[in-house]
Amino acid sequence: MSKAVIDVRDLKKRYGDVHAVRGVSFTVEAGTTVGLLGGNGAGKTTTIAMTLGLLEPSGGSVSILGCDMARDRYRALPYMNFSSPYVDLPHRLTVRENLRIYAGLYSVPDPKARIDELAAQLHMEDFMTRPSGRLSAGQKTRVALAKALINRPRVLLLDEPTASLDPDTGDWIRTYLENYQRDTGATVLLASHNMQEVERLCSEVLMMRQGAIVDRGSPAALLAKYGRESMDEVFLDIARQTGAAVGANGQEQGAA
Ligand SMILES: Nc1ncnc2c1ncn2[C@@H]1O[C@H](COP(=O)(O)OP(=O)(O)OP(=O)(O)O)[C@@H](O)[C@H]1O
Repeated sequence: MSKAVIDVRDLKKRYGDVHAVRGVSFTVEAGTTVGLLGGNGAGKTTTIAMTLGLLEPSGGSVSILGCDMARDRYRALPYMNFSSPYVDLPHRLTVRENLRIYAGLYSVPDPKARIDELAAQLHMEDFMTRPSGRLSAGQKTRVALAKALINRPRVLLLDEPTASLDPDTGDWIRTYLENYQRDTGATVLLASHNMQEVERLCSEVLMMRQGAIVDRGSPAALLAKYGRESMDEVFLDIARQTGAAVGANGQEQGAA
């Protein structure tokens, strides 16, 4: 039996003629961060949404903390959470009201203390009483992260966690996530367009193109393999490639 906290096997999603995800397989071991990297439309968000159980796969399976997400996801959900720039909080409710609702959904003990703690840690105190619809993009990103951390999740799925943040704020959010993982042993699946982020946070990177994993490895291994000095260059090399994708266990899957 796999010791992986996240175990994704041959996951597929098809929308009519569109093969959004073409059979991806990967695992994320306890306490590590795996990154999903790929251009626009590569299938990262669809993979994360299926991993969470928000979207029904056309094929394949997802197991989290030993729970089959198709049959048993309510056993795993209390220990999980996610952030996504594509999920908006109710606009008229203030930031604090929204966080209180999520704290209730996750039965967070002493919700006021947890919300105050996150407001201080994520520098949100100035806009806690503002309607969520009136936040700047960078403020929304921080609120989404606070929502994702409200229940101190053991499994965190982050879709572009530093989208819209200025470089300085993005940097301390990355430090914050590193500290969170060090302190809690959380397991993280991260989709990002930010190569520095991936290089810094991820022990393994899955390079996606047109719904398939076309290469994978640690940032150091990928840099060595492509003879590059930065993940930006590796990303461009892979994005410009055509040809067969590498699937689970490294076997070729046919051109995407
Ligand atoms: N509901 C849908 N109906 C039809 N096609 C969809 C749907 N959702 C996603 N797709 C398609 O599936 C593919 C993968 O989309 P996805 O959002 O997963 O990509 P992504 O890697 O997250 O891209 P981005 O970096 O732009 O956010 C795209 O071609 C997209 O147009």
